[in-house]
Amino acid sequence: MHKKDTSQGAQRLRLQRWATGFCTQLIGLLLYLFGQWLGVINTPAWVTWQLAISLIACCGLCLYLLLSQKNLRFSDPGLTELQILLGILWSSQFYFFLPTLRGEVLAVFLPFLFFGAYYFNHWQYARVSLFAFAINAAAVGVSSYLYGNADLRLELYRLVLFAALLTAISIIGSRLSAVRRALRRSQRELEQSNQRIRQQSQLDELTHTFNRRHLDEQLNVLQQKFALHNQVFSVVMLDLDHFKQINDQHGHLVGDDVLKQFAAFVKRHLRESDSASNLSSLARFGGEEFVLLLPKTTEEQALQCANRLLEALQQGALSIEPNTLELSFSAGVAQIESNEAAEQLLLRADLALYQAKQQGRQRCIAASSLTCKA
Ligand SMILES: Nc1nc2c(ncn2[C@@H]2O[C@H](COP(=O)(O)OP(=O)(O)OP(=O)(O)O)[C@@H](O)[C@H]2O)c(=O)[nH]1
Repeated sequence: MHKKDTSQGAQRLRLQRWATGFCTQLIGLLLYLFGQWLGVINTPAWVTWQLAISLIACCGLCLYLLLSQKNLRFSDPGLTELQILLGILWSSQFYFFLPTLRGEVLAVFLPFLFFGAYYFNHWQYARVSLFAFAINAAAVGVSSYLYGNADLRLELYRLVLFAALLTAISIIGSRLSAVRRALRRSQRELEQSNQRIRQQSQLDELTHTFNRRHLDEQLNVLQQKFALHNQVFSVVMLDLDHFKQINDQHGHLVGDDVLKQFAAFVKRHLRESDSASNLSSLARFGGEEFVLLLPKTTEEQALQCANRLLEALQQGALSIEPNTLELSFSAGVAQIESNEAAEQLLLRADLALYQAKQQGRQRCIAASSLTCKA
């Protein structure tokens, strides 16, 4: 069973379909009035009123259900079957009141049945067709009984033609709706795989952090915000200390695992810390080097954030097998400056990182402290 689509877009489509149905019936009524005006149709005035009021009642009921969203309680929230049944019931009045024009009136039924062409399965079509056939047969029967105005052989012939027409429409209609369903299914699958591809193209395969390409895109977005709205941001360049030794002593697979777990630790830690860091994103810059993007964050705040991370790591917040592993990182922190290119910002963070390594690792250094000293 499909999940009901309760989105505004789906409701808008349902209302559009309702409007199509309403217009079809309105055209039927206008044609009837035109016939009266021409003098081809001679029915009493109350018949016209009955046709108009019953049209408003049938269409009004469906419109009310749609606007009040009560349609969402139905198994078919599009109300397709209900609208078709009401439409058939309404137009059977023409069959009843216009015995000399029954052949022509049959044509009025066709749009109602095609209305369901994209939505019905063959069972629904069979049900609706049977209803249309029964209601027309009843209209002929009652009208003949009351007014004795029918040529029964001609009426029988018309009903047989009608049944043949209904069968043909049912077959074509249910085929069309099967094609539509298959198209919808493949469209959904296509959308899902596009989304997967989009996500994968942004992610680093090993650590599931963002990749270089996405980092560059994000940097450009933040830089635009800085240029237009003076919204500052900072970057932290993190590099694991003595990572080569882990690879050498425990093997490349353990090294991979350390990278994965370290990335997960940073993301988890940032999620759990202050709200400014919650907007952050982590990208793998290459090898055992990561870049943390911190929107709306000054260099001072970014430095505090990096120091908190380092402290948590040193206190054993990350337990990796074998548990003899002692993990730490060095970091360089930099805040965007006026008219600075993204590459320049990363370069300053990298220089600060280099200094952190030079000064014995396990530390975070702000880029501004280097320029101050220079
Ligand atoms: N397991 C694993 N190792 C990687 C990956 N990418 C790079 N490396 C390794 O990371 C190591 C980085 O070594 P170095 O650049 O000397 O850095 P380091 O040993 O961390 O030393 P410092 O940065 O100076 O503290 C190299 O041995 C690379 O082979 C990866 O995806 N998986």
